[in-house]
Amino acid sequence: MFVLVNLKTYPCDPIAVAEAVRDVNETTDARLAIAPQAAHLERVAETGAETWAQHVDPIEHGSNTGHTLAESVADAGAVGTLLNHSERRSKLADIDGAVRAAERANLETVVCANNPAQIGAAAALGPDAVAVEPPALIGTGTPVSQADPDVVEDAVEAAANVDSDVSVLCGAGISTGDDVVAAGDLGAEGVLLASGVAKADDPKAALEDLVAPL
Ligand SMILES: O=C[C@H](O)COP(=O)(O)O
Repeated sequence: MFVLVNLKTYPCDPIAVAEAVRDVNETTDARLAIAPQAAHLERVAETGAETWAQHVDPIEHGSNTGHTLAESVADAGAVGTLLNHSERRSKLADIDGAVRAAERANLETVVCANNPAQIGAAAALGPDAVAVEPPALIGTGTPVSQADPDVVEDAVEAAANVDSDVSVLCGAGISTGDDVVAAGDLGAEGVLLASGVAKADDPKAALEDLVAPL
């Protein structure tokens, strides 16, 4: 299972969480990665943790102000990027452009979407993975794998119907190893989570719990 920890803009220590991601990754068959804010990418990558960006823009080098260039993210040490997160929505054409920009910079891509119908559209853009996240469950601590298992199964089916090479993650409210196992049982190949680690008193213990049953 792929466990991708999005730090959003939570007031945590990104380096400490990254070191925990790095250390726990060495104890498990699961693949752990961290997505800090853009300003923290380089320092987080220097810890040795697998590092992802939270967003890149559909742009090239040039006259773009206030944007995030895929090549710069890669230069900072990121190996992948989230796109179209529920808190950073893009138009379809811009998601497409951002997937192409990420490919150009050799970044892996996870395109987020609200529901199975959007997952099908996202999969059609040819990312490496898609992540289904019902917005109402984000940050609630109520796991999507329990509260809305159908949305995960339907997302897996929707992606497979479009492109069987696109893997499916699920997110929203995931915080325990049981949640991760439940996600896997529903067909997800990974989870996208944030508050369960970024807001934990002990992020390393939270990560250890997430991977314990894997
Ligand atoms: O990117 C992560 C998701 O929005 C899930 O957030 P959460 O784990 O705090 O519910």
